[in-house]
Amino acid sequence: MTVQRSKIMVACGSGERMVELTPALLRKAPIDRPTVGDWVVLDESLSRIENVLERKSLFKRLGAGGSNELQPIAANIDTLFIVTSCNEEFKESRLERYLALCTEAGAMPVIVLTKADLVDDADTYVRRARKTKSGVPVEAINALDPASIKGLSSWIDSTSTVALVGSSGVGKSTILNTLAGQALASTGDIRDDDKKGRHTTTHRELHILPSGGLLVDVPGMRELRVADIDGSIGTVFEDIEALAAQCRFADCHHETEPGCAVLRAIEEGELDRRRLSNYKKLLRENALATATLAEKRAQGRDFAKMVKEVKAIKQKKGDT
Ligand SMILES: Nc1nc2c(ncn2[C@@H]2O[C@H](COP(=O)(O)OP(=O)(O)OP(=O)(O)O)[C@@H](O)[C@H]2O)c(=O)[nH]1
Ligand SMILES: [Zn+2]
Repeated sequence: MTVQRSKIMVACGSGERMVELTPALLRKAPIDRPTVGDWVVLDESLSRIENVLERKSLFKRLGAGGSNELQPIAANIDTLFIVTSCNEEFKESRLERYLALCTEAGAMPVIVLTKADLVDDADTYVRRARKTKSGVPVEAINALDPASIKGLSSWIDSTSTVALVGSSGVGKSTILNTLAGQALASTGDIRDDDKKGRHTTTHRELHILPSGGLLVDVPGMRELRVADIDGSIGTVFEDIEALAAQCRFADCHHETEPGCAVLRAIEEGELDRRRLSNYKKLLRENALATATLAEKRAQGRDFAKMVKEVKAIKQKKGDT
């Protein structure tokens, strides 16, 4: 998003305008500041964002480069196209990570396999992708061919917002252009919800499609660290959690324990060892990051409490 720290482009009626955040909004945690897809309230002069409206979904990750803050990536997304290619770029572990983040976001995931036209065994990739989460829709396409991407249209109607995520070079922009089928409408044409004072924050990556649907192109993210996704890991790996319920020991680590149903499934070829290690890796990473976040929040609360106490003491002194 072309959000510098304080300047944001918003779609406003039939145009776009560059606005700033109020100091109060700037003081908020990054996760509470506007991101692409947000609906915001502007002040009377239409030059500052006063508020971010409640989000119906939020795709977020732990900030890149060792940051310990949650970072909002895209808000109010209905469907997330997780884009990957039918070549060496395809990695189940990355898909599982995206799926957990998508579930946590409250969006519906669709795995989109591009470059299916360049291989003979696209079906193999489809099968592998389907195994990353039970029931997840998978579409294998040639992103350059309008007929081939027809299947994607069913996820995009005039009321839906779709976001494209995936590594650089997998074909996100190509999908966007083929779906648009023409020069993309500018973000200025983005539907407004007619209620005064409401606007969508946008940036050059938010587009309107001929169907009227909105499409957000999230620039390639190299790092996708998770935090605060406790429940969602289990949703993606429900096969492993169901097996774990059958282990002899309730606290089984699925390493060397006798009577481990998870290890038995691996031996019997029903579960990939890779999938188990990625499950454990995500759980570890999430536990660590979530603990760090909780500690930070507690410190923030302690600090706020201290400020309050100091103020109270000063007040008392003033009173006497
Ligand atoms: N043959 C074929 N080529 C494709 C397909 N999808 C993408 N390409 C090509 O792959 C290259 C990269 O595609 P982009 O659409 O630029 O990739 P991107 O995901 O937008 O990359 P970033 O903008 O870096 O995030 C382009 O040369 C596309 O023409 C496909 O399904 N089939
Ligand atoms: Zn076990």
